[in-house]
Amino acid sequence: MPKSAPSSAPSPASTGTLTRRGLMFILSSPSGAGKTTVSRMLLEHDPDICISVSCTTRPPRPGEIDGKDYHFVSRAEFDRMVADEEFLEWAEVFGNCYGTPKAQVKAGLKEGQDYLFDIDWQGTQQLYQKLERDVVRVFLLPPSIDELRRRLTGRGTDSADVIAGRMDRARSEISHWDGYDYVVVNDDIQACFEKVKKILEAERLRRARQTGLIGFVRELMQPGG
Ligand SMILES: Nc1ncnc2c1ncn2[C@@H]1O[C@H](COP(=O)(O)OP(=O)(O)OP(=O)(O)O)[C@@H](O)[C@H]1O
Ligand SMILES: Nc1nc2c(ncn2[C@@H]2O[C@H](COP(=O)(O)O)[C@@H](O)[C@H]2O)c(=O)[nH]1
Repeated sequence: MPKSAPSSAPSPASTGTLTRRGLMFILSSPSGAGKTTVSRMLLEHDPDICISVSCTTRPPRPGEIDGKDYHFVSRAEFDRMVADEEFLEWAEVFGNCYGTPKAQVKAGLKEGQDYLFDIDWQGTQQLYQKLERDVVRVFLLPPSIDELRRRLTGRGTDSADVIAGRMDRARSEISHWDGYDYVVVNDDIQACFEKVKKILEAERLRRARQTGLIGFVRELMQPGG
């Protein structure tokens, strides 16, 4: 029969005590493979993770909302933020600049907030170098190059030139797949989402993250407790 917890040690879950730092859950892929789609599904189904909203100099696509999808900023404003070290990481992608604002994420992690990042491999490397222990890196692959082209075209948000540029970059982006902890092929969207969700759930339970449980475990181990 399993031993129950001593009555003097209420479980951290039941008391709502913080049991770990937040984690940084990164989704990367070649453009069009489906990170935004999977991110939206995660955010919809998991109230305990929130998105890190990036700054970008790219113009908004139809339907994109400033402050929700991105903070759309001018090049001059982006350069100022770089100079003032306001980014945790930043990179130039497809001729535009993208960056992760530092302030909100750093404070939230301390309070146990998990963050989702839809960023490229350059940003992933920078976050890993700075905050290795908090980072979980997931790379999505398309089922084929033809399907990637179909998805970019079918999305209907980019001109033929932009799509051609993104297709040109796809192979070199895929070559960075070995810089990730997990790799998931996004063939069926629901199956892909379920796999990504399981990765997040398992990573939350890593012993090394659950430093807040140390006191609880010590109490459980007290003789005669
Ligand atoms: N498994 C899937 N099967 C079919 N279509 C998909 C699948 N996943 C995503 N899509 C579609 O493919 C298109 C591209 O997806 P999405 O915008 O999520 O890609 P992305 O990786 O975020 O691209 P980008 O890096 O350019 O922002 C969208 O129209 C989306 O609905
Ligand atoms: N290094 C970073 N890359 C980012 C960030 N925000 C988005 N991205 C990546 O840029 C490309 C293009 O995005 P799109 O929205 O213009 O299609 C894609 O790979 C994103 O993941 C960021 O803050 N830093």
